[in-house]
Amino acid sequence: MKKQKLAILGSTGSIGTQSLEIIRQHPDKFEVIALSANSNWKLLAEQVKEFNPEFTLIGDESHAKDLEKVCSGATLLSGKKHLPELASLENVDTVLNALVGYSGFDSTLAAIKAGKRVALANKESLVVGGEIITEELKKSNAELIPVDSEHSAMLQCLTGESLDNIEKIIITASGGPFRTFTKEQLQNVTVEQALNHPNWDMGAKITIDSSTMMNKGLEIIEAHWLFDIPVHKIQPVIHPQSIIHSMITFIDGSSKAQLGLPDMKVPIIYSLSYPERLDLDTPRMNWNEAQNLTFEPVDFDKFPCVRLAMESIETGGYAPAILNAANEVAVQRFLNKEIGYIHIPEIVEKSLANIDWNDSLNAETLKEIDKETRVFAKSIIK
Ligand SMILES: NC(=O)C1=CN([C@@H]2O[C@H](COP(=O)(O)OP(=O)(O)OC[C@H]3O[C@@H](n4cnc5c(N)ncnc54)[C@H](OP(=O)(O)O)[C@@H]3O)[C@@H](O)[C@H]2O)C=CC1
Ligand SMILES: CC(=O)[C@@H](O)[C@H](O)COP(=O)(O)O
Ligand SMILES: [Mn+2]
Repeated sequence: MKKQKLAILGSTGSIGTQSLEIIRQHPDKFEVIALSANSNWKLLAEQVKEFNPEFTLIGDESHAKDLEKVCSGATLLSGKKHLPELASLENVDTVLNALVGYSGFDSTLAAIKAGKRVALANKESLVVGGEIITEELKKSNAELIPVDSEHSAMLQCLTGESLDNIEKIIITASGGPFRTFTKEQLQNVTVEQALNHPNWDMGAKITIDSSTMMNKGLEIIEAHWLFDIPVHKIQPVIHPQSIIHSMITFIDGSSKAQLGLPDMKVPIIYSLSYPERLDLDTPRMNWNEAQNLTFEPVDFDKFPCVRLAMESIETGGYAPAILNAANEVAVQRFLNKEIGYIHIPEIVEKSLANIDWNDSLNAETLKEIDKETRVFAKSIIK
């Protein structure tokens, strides 16, 4: 594999730091050209000292001064508005987008327009602007490779296959910390309980999304755009052990699955090495001691976020962007302890019912609908 020059957006987060662990294992295969963080300037400064990138970006401008010394001789950008510049640097081959939420969309679009390989962890990019991104991909030489574990599993199952031969995608879901809770028990769950994912150690936003199962809804939309598959052909299934990361059933009745321990380093390295593979020093499954692999149907009544997400893609237009913005606001309000857990789907549902938008879909109007939805989602359920 030719040495790749990387821009890592969100290098201080869960995906960002795991990516840097992979790069430490393969200094001959990867060179870090750019790193970015939002406010964690101390960790960013350590990363800059270790990886010596040509470009460093800190979103929170009040910390630019703190980073100046450590970046001397290299370029320091201050403010989130510069993220798309980082995503389209001429001497970068691959942009790993590990930003969280809608904040990642502009960078995904910029990287695609600049013809990069985009290793996409930021699923919200495809949720809000899947149509725009797909159109841009057709016009450029860019590649969009998923980092998300389920979509990496799908890609691994589909490599060497024709998309026309897919009968169904089975997307697995852990069920989160509240899989066995009743609807009544869900009324009183705390932030601490919701942040305690049974299998994965991830950033706060996605961990809450996993607990409401909105994460699975977002991932169904993500799979729809990545593999050009109608939503009714994507079946979510609960698999509490998170060993099977997803499956494809083909038109002849055969199914392929991708399995492994719940470890994001595996899909991250695959997104960087695809279609090749690189060795990775990380724990392996012990199949002699493998636990039972079990499956259950999704309870759409208990976890309405999955249904809301699937319906939003059927509605089309701005509906997935409204769903996403309302969910981001609701999750943050829950984390701030301003609302109860069960208010998260309520805020999403009310936003989808109340916000109407007829303008044509483009990156600018997407910004406006995102803004309007956030104002509404913050104003309800006090
Ligand atoms: N974590 C995981 O295992 C998985 C994550 N994903 C997806 O990957 C993405 C990243 O998730 P994760 O790593 O968990 O998230 P984290 O919250 O751990 O990290 C987010 C990163 O983005 C930066 N950031 C946060 N907000 C902004 C903003 N508004 N503008 C610019 N930078 C920002 C953070 O900087 P700072 O540290 O300074 O705040 C941090 O570097 C998400 O879309 C998630 O859904 C998908 C599959 C698995
Ligand atoms: C690791 C990863 O890809 C997460 O998106 C994971 O899927 C979360 O688990 P559940 O949403 O299945 O609980
Ligand atoms: Mn996932």
